[in-house]
Amino acid sequence: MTGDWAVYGRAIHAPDRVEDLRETLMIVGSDGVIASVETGVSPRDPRLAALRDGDALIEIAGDEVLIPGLVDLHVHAPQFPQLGMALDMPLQDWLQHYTFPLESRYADLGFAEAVYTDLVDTLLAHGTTTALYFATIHLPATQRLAEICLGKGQRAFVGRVGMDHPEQCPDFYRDVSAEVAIAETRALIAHIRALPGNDAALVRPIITPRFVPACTDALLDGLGALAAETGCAVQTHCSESDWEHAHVQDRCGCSDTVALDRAGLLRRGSVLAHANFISDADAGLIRERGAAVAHCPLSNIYFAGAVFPLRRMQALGLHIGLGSDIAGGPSASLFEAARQAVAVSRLLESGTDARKPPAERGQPGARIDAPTAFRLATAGGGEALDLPIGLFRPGYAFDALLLRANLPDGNLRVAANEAADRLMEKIVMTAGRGDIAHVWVGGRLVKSR
Ligand SMILES: Nc1nc2[nH]cnc2c(=O)[nH]1
Repeated sequence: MTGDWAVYGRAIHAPDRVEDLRETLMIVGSDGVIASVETGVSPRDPRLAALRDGDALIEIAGDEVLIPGLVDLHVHAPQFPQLGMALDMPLQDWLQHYTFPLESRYADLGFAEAVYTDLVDTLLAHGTTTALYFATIHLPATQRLAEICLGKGQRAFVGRVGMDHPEQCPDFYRDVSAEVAIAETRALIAHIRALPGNDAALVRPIITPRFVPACTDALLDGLGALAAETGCAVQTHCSESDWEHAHVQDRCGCSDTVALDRAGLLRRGSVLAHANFISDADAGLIRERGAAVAHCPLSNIYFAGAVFPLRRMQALGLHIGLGSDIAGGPSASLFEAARQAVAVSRLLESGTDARKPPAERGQPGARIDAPTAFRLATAGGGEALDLPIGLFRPGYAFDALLLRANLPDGNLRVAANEAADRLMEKIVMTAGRGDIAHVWVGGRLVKSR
């Protein structure tokens, strides 16, 4: 559709509580931005007939509901081929024996092209309208990932991974020097910003030191300076596991958070993956800098050895969204991450050792409910990135999913006129790829069943 167009019907979203937008007329401008949102519009409203006549109206049927697109704050694009593999290993062994050998193969542009094309298609089909990608140390393959996202219409932040530390990175997969890593990151920023068709910055570069253990101080400092110079967002891992957290304490004499801050890497728009072991003081620093956490409940089950204290960190005022952490997390679906965020919060609250009395077993008040998880997967991601996405509001991008319930090959079962709270619970607890009929990013239809 060219020019303004509209959707009409039922939508739900979660600004801070569930908002049921019934009989909603949402006008979308030719720039893909929501121009207006009006609820309670009668089906007989003459504007609908006019839009219908102009072939500019999408009508949401009784079994359908519109929700904001999902924002995945943490994806390792090159790890897609090993989804579900070797998750019984400790993080450091998984990296050395599986992940680094796989990532080193992206020197082959043909291999990169095939995997990245499949991944971006798959994530869009799962409703991920925005993704933050770690790529590899290979500049051409990373540039190609950005081009694929742009071509397919996915909102994305794409980062060339920096990793130059000789003690943590193998000879076959390591930056030759901090200088080369910084120069190639600079080249990626220029390349993505100049991509034809990227004037609206649908795809953005992101500065990506892998994690403190993999980077020399020179690389961390250099990338921090580059972030200040270019205004780019930053992504990295932070205090993920016992091993990783202790390693940084040993090497730097401080937490990951403080080490990242000293290098200038903790800024508004910085996204710290995991952050399971951050202290309240770390949280205070993250909040002060306006940085965010990508909560990755699935991979934390396997690698962290602990549950991220989400409620506590929300109370401390952090921006928090969700990450699939492909392939530490073995699912491409952010609905799955949302479900697991609820599930692990329940385990944290109840505790897990049946031999302890209930009062000593867990952490009271740690649970989150389904609407909170929905919010993390949508508006929380937008907040973390400081982008107007994740809500149906004027001025926000029309990044949206049309869910169609009660399909024979779908999971979502919805009664006629289901109450909004119940509907949102069902979406978080059961929805998946098979329930997604259409996906829009910035007003462009990018996937249909
Ligand atoms: N989960 C996870 N943690 C990391 N820490 C450093 N690299 C990685 C990675 O690829 N995955």
